Amino acid sequence: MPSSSRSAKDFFAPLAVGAPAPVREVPARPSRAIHFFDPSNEKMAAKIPQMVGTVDVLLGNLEDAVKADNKLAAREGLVRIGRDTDGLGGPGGTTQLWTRINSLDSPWALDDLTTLVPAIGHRLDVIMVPKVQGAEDIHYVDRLLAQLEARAGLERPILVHAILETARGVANVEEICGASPRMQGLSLGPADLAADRRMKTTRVGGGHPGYLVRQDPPTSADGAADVGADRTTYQQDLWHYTIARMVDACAMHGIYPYYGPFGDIADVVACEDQFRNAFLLGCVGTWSLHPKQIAIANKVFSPSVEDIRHARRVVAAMGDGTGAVMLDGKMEDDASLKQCLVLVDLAEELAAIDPELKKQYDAIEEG
Ligand SMILES: CC(=O)SCCNC(=O)CCNC(=O)[C@H](O)C(C)(C)COP(=O)(O)OP(=O)(O)OC[C@H]1O[C@@H](n2cnc3c(N)ncnc32)[C@H](O)[C@@H]1OP(=O)(O)O
Ligand SMILES: CC(=O)C(=O)O
Ligand SMILES: [Mg+2]
Repeated sequence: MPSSSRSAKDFFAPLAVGAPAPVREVPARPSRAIHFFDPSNEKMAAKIPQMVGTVDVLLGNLEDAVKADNKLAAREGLVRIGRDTDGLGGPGGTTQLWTRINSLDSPWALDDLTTLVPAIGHRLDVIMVPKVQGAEDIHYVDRLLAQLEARAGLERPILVHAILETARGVANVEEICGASPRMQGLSLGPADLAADRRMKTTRVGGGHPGYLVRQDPPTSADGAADVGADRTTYQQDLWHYTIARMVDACAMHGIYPYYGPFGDIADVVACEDQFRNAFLLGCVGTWSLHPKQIAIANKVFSPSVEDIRHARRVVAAMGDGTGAVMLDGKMEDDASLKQCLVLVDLAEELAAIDPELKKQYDAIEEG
């Protein structure tokens, strides 16, 4: 039952006369990297046509990281890119087109929506809404989009993605995910969330060396603890709790969780680690802020050849999918089969859009 003020009977009814019917199921389109660009930055914008086909999602960012003086230029730049770029966005697009609008309390959000939907609504796959606090923010966007879609004569609804970047948003995460059939997914917004929570970090995503646990002290023969001895410390993940909550809320509502930004562009190693943690916990993708993060995201959010080889062996060994078998000394049963099927299904979806990956998965030998 969706956590919405609408009754179950009305949940899938269009919110404006003439608006397209809401989707019953959010399409599982590969979105390993959501690549951010500033449409008001001419150098970046010029690179977009050649990036089509090299990344799953291109996102024209209108919010933070776009200078206040450039807000209008960014919106207009995105309209031009959406209109003129072959293969970008819409049902036939090889790369999805998303945007991040300005926050709903800003002077720009209303014009972002009323400009973009009539101009390039047929190309826009997903609108990312920042700083979502609760279901009321999604309800506002939901109704407005329905009105704009009806007026523009759009044939399919634009989906909505919320950034979780306030404490209230995290507290309301389940109701946000279930607020509308338009909800496509959630991203973590670690920078704004840290500020809102009064965390004492100054970074965009990633860990912190001060957030750690330390090995117990060695004890002497008389049982006294030597707290001054050298002891190994283990850095902990600041974002584990929030990502885990997001994953559960998204899974409960049939939508998709994503990591978010990793601001240390030079540290490609820690970036890969952070993305992998999110992948293992259940996220389907992440953000890319710089072209070099696209390859990292594509690698991490595609199951490895080794994982697919093992998953296929389990599927084959399990026959009709019930009971228990031994494989390489380990017990496999109905539940491990289900995990393997998650990987096998994902590999099929990715192979359908990524010929290089298809080649690698096709080359896996049976047995
Ligand atoms: C907390 C949040 O909200 S995160 C989301 C908001 N932030 C963003 O969207 C940031 C997007 N990324 C950027 O603005 C930039 O990548 C920066 C500021 C991080 C780094 O920019 P630069 O210092 O110019 O990077 P660098 O010099 O390595 O760029 C190399 C080339 O890639 C281009 N480039 C850099 N980032 C991008 C991008 N995101 N998309 C397309 N091209 C890009 C540059 O224009 C440059 O082109 P050139 O070779 O023709 O000169
Ligand atoms: C992603 C984002 O907007 C943030 O971290 O604040
Ligand atoms: Mg933010």
